[in-house]
Amino acid sequence: MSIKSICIYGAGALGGAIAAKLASQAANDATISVIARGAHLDAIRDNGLSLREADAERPLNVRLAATDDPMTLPPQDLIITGLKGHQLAPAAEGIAGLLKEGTRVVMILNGIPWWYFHRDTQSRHAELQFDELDPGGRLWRLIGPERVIGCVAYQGAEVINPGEIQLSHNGRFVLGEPSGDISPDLEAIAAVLTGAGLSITTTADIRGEIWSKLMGNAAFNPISALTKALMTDIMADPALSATVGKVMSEVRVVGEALGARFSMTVEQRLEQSRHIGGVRTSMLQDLIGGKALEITPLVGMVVALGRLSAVPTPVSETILALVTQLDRENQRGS
Ligand SMILES: NC(=O)C1=CN([C@@H]2O[C@H](COP(=O)(O)OP(=O)(O)OC[C@H]3O[C@@H](n4cnc5c(N)ncnc54)[C@H](OP(=O)(O)O)[C@@H]3O)[C@@H](O)[C@H]2O)C=CC1
Ligand SMILES: CC(C)(CO)C(=O)C(=O)O
Repeated sequence: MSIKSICIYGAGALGGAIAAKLASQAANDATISVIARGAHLDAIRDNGLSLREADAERPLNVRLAATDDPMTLPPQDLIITGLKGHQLAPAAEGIAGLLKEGTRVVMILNGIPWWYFHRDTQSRHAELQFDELDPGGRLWRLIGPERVIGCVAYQGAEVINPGEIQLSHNGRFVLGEPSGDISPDLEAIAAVLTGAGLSITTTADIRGEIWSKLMGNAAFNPISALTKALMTDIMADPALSATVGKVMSEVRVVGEALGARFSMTVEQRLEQSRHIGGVRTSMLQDLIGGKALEITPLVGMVVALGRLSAVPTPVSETILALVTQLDRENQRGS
């Protein structure tokens, strides 16, 4: 594929960091635009999009086309979504308006994505859809799982002020086709993102990568929201880190029951988490911001897929009940 236009749909923490890097690449001849909203959009329009990185002398600041109305943009070669799982379905029509023949959609997501079982030939659940991830099948119908490239992000980023993103942990992005093919499209997208200075790996097993990352997010994200603790503080507390280990073990058993191959053991995933540092998880960021929490893909689906596979997930079930109530109260503003 030829990539001459790239739209980052949802230029928040990760989407914004990628947009800033793509737009700052003089060698990149693609047109970069972002979909954002509210005060963040106003600030990007007025002052540009800024990215602060720990090891950079000064923030990167880029000017780029920014709108909250996708219909004002032409169809794109590549769309990269930086939306939370629960923000995708409401944006389905907007994303669909940017599609043309051959458009690919990279979906940066934590947790189980709506397209998970698409072309999962290893599983007896191939093409199974989940109403809780994709109400009414809108994403499946309007975007189509065949356009999707899965993306697992080992990053830690936050919108610290409107228009300003802090990238505190700059790890890998792992990209993969649901089919497992290392396709020419996958290679072209990886090349463009690598050219923008991102660390990109392609994989023939995106589901294994999703599960390996989910071991951490199913545990750290809700526990951090429930306790308001940073990742380092969770790991420093013996009772909390033991709970993290129990959730990781449940995630592993559920994933394996569905045929997933994990790239890490629970011990390796715990060890990796010790090195991320004092990161505020994306769920804690949302709690503090009074926003809806990304619960279903990260926690609800572990429980749901556990039931589908007859695997008990008692610790995840308890955490799901607690964090769901927390979300309700937070949405009420209490
Ligand atoms: N942040 C991190 O460190 C990491 C995040 N992830 C995962 O990556 C994904 C993206 O997370 P993250 O970058 O934190 O997300 P953010 O919440 O920072 O960014 C999402 C952005 O999209 C905006 N948005 C939502 N819906 C629309 C819409 N319809 N039109 C325009 N803008 C919209 C949001 O606006 P508003 O704020 O108004 O809702 C927000 O600015 C998630 O699945 C997350 O779990 C993975 C690894 C690390
Ligand atoms: C916990 C963390 C930072 C791990 O990369 C993450 O994925 C998130 O905040 O959602």
